[in-house]
Amino acid sequence: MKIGVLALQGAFREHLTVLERCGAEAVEVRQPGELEGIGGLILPGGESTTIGKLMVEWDLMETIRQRTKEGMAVYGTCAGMILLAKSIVDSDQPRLGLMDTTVRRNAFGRQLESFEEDLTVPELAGGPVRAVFIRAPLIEEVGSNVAVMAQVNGKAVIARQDNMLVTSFHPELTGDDRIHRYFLNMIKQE
Ligand SMILES: NC(=O)CC[C@H](N)C(=O)O
Repeated sequence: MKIGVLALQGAFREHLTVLERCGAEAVEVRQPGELEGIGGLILPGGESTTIGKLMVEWDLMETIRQRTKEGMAVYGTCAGMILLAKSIVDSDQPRLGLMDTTVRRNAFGRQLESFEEDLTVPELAGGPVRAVFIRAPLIEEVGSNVAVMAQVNGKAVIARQDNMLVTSFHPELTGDDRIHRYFLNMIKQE
């Protein structure tokens, strides 16, 4: 199975490594043509304003939006989660805007630029998921069609809506591949 990783800015190399470890063929995506033939796409963490601007400049915004509406599975980590959200508190930055979520950027404040926490994720067997949060966003609100899979302080940090999955943290940094495997299973189920 061929999986694309949006490779404009941010932590895309780490996702390529995890996908290969999971047995998927991972390809870097920088141009619309590179989306052909891929079963799923990962939007990595990084700086969502920069990634969003580059997506517009590189003509990827509309193509990714269209492919996702047609059913391509998409997984957004951190900045990727922001790019998928319909609503971003206090920001009109470019975004795909496909997921029924309202997110707040840098929601944990300056003192907590980065921290780790063990998450209970009922959908994933094998115990808690160690989550690394880096200048992380939070999901403040979700629509009724969004399933919340894990929370911190009562706010969603893993969520799924149909073919879209988001985490506000970076599972590509811990060596625990369960979230990537969950994403690959979303594609197989189609
Ligand atoms: N680790 C990350 O992806 C941080 C996201 C970043 N704070 C943003 O707003 O885009």
